[in-house]
Order: sequence, then structure tokens, then C-alpha cells
Amino acid sequence: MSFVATTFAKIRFSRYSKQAMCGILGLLLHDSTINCAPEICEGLSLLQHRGQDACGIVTCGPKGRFYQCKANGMVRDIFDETSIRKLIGGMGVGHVRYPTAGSFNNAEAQPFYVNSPYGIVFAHNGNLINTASLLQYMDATAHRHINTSSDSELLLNIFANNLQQTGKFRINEEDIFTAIGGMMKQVKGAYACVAMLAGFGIIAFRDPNGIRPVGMAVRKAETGKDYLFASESVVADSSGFTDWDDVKPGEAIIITRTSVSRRQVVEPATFAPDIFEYVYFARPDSVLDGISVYRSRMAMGDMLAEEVKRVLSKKNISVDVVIPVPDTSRVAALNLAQKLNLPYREGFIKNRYVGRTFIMPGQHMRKKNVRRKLNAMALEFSGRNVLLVDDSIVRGTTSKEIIQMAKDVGAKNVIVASCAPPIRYPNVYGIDMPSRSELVAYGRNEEDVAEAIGADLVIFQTLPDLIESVRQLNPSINRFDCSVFDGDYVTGGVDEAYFSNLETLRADNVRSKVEMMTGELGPAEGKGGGGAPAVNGTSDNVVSSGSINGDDIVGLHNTWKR
Ligand SMILES: O=P(O)(O)OC[C@H]1O[C@H](OP(=O)(O)OP(=O)(O)O)[C@H](O)[C@@H]1O
Ligand SMILES: NC(=O)CC[C@H](N)C(=O)O
Ligand SMILES: [Mg+2]
Repeated sequence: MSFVATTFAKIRFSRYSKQAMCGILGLLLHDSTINCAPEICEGLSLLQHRGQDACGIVTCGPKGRFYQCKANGMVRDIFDETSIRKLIGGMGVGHVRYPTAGSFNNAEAQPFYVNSPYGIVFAHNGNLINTASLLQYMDATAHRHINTSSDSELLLNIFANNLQQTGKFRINEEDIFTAIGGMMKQVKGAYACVAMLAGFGIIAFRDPNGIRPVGMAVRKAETGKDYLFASESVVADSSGFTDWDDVKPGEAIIITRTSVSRRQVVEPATFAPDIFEYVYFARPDSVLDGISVYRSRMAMGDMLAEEVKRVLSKKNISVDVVIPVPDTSRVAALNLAQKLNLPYREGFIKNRYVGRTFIMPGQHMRKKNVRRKLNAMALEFSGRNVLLVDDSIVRGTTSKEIIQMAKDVGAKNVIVASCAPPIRYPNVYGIDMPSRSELVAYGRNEEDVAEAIGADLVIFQTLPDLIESVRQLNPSINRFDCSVFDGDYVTGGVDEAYFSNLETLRADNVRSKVEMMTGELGPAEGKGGGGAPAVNGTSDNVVSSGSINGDDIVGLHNTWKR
């Protein structure tokens, strides 16, 4: 690879994405002679916004054999015609990852795999919060070796251990429901998962609080029906699946070639889907838990307009133009402008070839990167009081840079309005915001935030208004997880000691140091870790239940052969 190509690969696969998470997908085609991998690959590219660091597909072909391709990188970089062709079989599981536990090591790319019992493949979106006691249980009681620091590998092994306890030669749906129900009583945290049992079928389940999304859809095939599980409904829409149905909190669904079985495997706890899915994560064209993400963002704009009107008139400030911060805030900003009867202008032009949460290592590089991604047009800013609208302010990197850019091209006053309230608490449920000190609103009031990002004024949506924007679209949901705004963690079990430990392990500065020392990320050429796709089918030199070193070890057919 040339220097330029290598450098760009490193940038593209950078672990320093902003607040990202994971996407999961499962597909079972009625006709098992048709390979499902091309469709899974398509589906993963529609979920790419949920995780850009690693991706993978495992399919199940004749004789119940698994075929795998996974590595660090984006879907378009990891999969090509050759690798897809080698993924044989009519059912499979896919994953796009941004880590919230463990590292960016290739070995932790998903789906994970265990050979015993029965051969299980597993993809997880979320984050567990009682991993310490689970690891102790795995070691002392279940005697299962967990070879990575990934909470997903741990979750898979809890599931596998519970299945093992049936002691059966062949299991049935009943056994699987019992194993998942048992697992849900053992683990705490957020998990939306898709699993596959060799030669049996695909399974989806969601934690008892339903924090992360996953749903199911059906498509009529010539001789029967195809079934899809996915994090977001957009995948179903684009491939002709209909009847999208969200997996319920505490529910498991098992699909085989001949049956669909669903079961509430534990009593549902308080249903509390993560509100940040609507603020930022999900695609606007997805509908999650009966709520259109697009409509919720329109409502956020409407509600925020009221707050902006109130604050501006109190401070006697006037605004000439509303400008969105591309991309996510566009929908809300347009509604806000219409409500306030102000012109809406696209003052920032985005380089469409730069990824969504595309951030380079270190603060200096991050700042540079915002400028790579967005360019301010003087003709929309010069001599004006501008109101910039963003969906959220997390570390403040984006706002700080774009405010400076706006001023550099002649803006008079720059006011920033955020569709989300100030973020002052870490996310522990699958979004990578682990460290309080990295959050610009932590320990700061609104004036301090404005000063920190260089704005003349910052206006935040109130939490009740944010909740109302989303909830009015499905009033049957009584609670959303808003922990990043109010520090109220729906699962419990998150306290000061937990935060301190999290910060020791996962703060940005800590991670970069550890990764540099251990080479865990492997961004250097030839390592195949963070910087480039793995070579020779390896996921670094680690053999684990989740990562297979080379072909055919423990029966997994690894197709990564570049
Ligand atoms: O305060 P920060 O730490 O900078 O994070 C907040 C920003 O990050 C996200 O944008 P991003 O560029 O990730 O994606 P987008 O193009 O979908 O808006 C989000 O939409 C905000 O603009
Ligand atoms: N963002 C996520 O959902 C990550 C899943 C899992 N905790 C991991 O780190 O791989
Ligand atoms: Mg943005």
C-alpha cells in the first residue's frame, strides 16, 4: 500500500470515532440453496452509521458449517465479491462494531463464535455493567475461558454455558428459551442480540429494559418466507421485508426453517429505550419502537424553537439566519427555522466522502478533522447573527471548531442551539461516552459551556421537552433511558465506584496510552489490528471463542484471505 493509501486506511479505520455503537443483523432465507451473505452485506452497509471500526458476517452452510469474514474496517473495505462468495449458506449473522468494552483489536470484531455446545454465533449491541462478577462466575463455576476483554464474548459464553446445562444431544426451542431466560437473570446492562445455532436457526433477544433496539421482518419468498432481524427498520425497507415488529423487552424470538417461536423469557422490567437513538444514532428513515426517528427530530426542532424564542426575547437578541450542523441536525433545524419564521440556510457544506463520526487520534487531529469534513460559506455568515443548530454537544469538538469557522468567515454573533440537553454523565449502555471529564458540559453551566466552545450564547433543549418530542409519537412508552442527561440509570448498579473504574479503563487518554504500549490496536503496518484489514484470515494472533486464528480451527471456515 502506498503511504497515502496506508494513511487514509488508518484514518478511515480510526477508533476515535465519536459517540458510536453497534449494529446487528440476522437473516434466514427459506431457500437454503441461496447464499444470504450478499444481502447481509447490503444490510450492514445500511447500519454502517452505528459502528465504523469493525464488521463481520458469519453464515451457516451445508452440514451446519460456519463461514466467517470479519476484520477491523468499514463494510465497503472488508467485503468484496470474492470474500462474499465464500460465505456459503442461506442463514447468517452480521455485525458492525464500535467498541464500548475491551479494545479495538481485530480479535474482538463480531460476530463471536463458540464451538460448544452445538456451535453458536453471536452478535451484540449494548454493554454489560456486571462483567466483573460474570467473569468470576465463568472462571470459578462454569470453567469457561474468556480470551478477550469484550463483554460480548462473555455474554455469548453465559448463553453457551446455560445451553450446555441442558446436557442434551439435540436441543429444542424450549431449551433455548430457558437458557436465554436464565442468562437475562444473570447479566445486567443493555443487550440487543442476534445469535445463530449451527444447522438450527437464528435467534434474537432484547434486555428486559429494551434499552437497545432490534426488530424482525418477513418477506414472501417463492416457496415460503424469509426472515430478518436488524437493529433498525431501514434494513427491512430496503430489501423488501415488511411487517416490522420490534422485539419486546425481555423477549426472545427463534426462527428455524419450519417455525417462528416467540416467548417472554423474563418478566419485562421498566421499558426504557435509549432516547439518544432518536437524538443522534438511528437513521431518520428508521422507525424504532413505533416511533419515526424523522418525526421525532422534527418535533425536537419544534420544541427547541420555543426555548430559543424564550431565551432570545429574554436577552433581547435577534437572529438573522438558522444554519444546521450537517448531517444529523438538519431535520430539526429546518423545523426550528420554520417555527421561528427565520431563513434556513445550508451554510456548512459537508465533504460527502468523509464518514459520519470520522475523528482522528488526539485533539489536534480531531479539530483538523472537523475542518476536513465541513466548510463554511462566507456568503451565509458574513455580517450576520447566526443560530447554529446541532443535535447534541458531547465533547464540544464539533461546536468549537465550527463556531471558529463561522467567525473566521465574518459571522457577527454565533448562537448555538442543541436539540439535546447538556450531556453530563457517561453512557454505560453501548454508546462510547465513558469519561465524565471528556464531556464539555460536565461541571459546567450553560454560560461556561458557551465560553468553552467560544459561542456568544448556547441554548439547550430541556429534558422534559426532549422526552415529549419522542414520547408523543408513542405514548405507550412511559420512560426513556436519559441517563447521559440526568444520571438516572434504569438498570441500577451504576455508582461512583463504577464510574471511576470505567474512567480508569476507557477514558480517551488512558486508552491511547494502553493501546500504544500493548500494540493492541495494531495501527502499524503489518499488524492487521486497527489500521488495516486482517490478513490470512486471522484476527490478530489470538485464538478465542470469538476470534479464530486461521482457517478451519474448531471447524470455522474463515474466508478472509486478502
Ligand atoms: O460535541 P462533539 O463531541 O463534537 O459531538 C457532537 C457532534 O457529533 C455528532 O456529529 P457527527 O459528525 O458524528 O455525525 P453527523 O454527520 O451525523 O452529524 C453530532 O451530530 C454532533 O454534531
Ligand atoms: N457499541 C456496542 O454496542 C459495542 C458492543 C460490545 N460492548 C463491544 O464493545 O463490542
Ligand atoms: Mg453532527
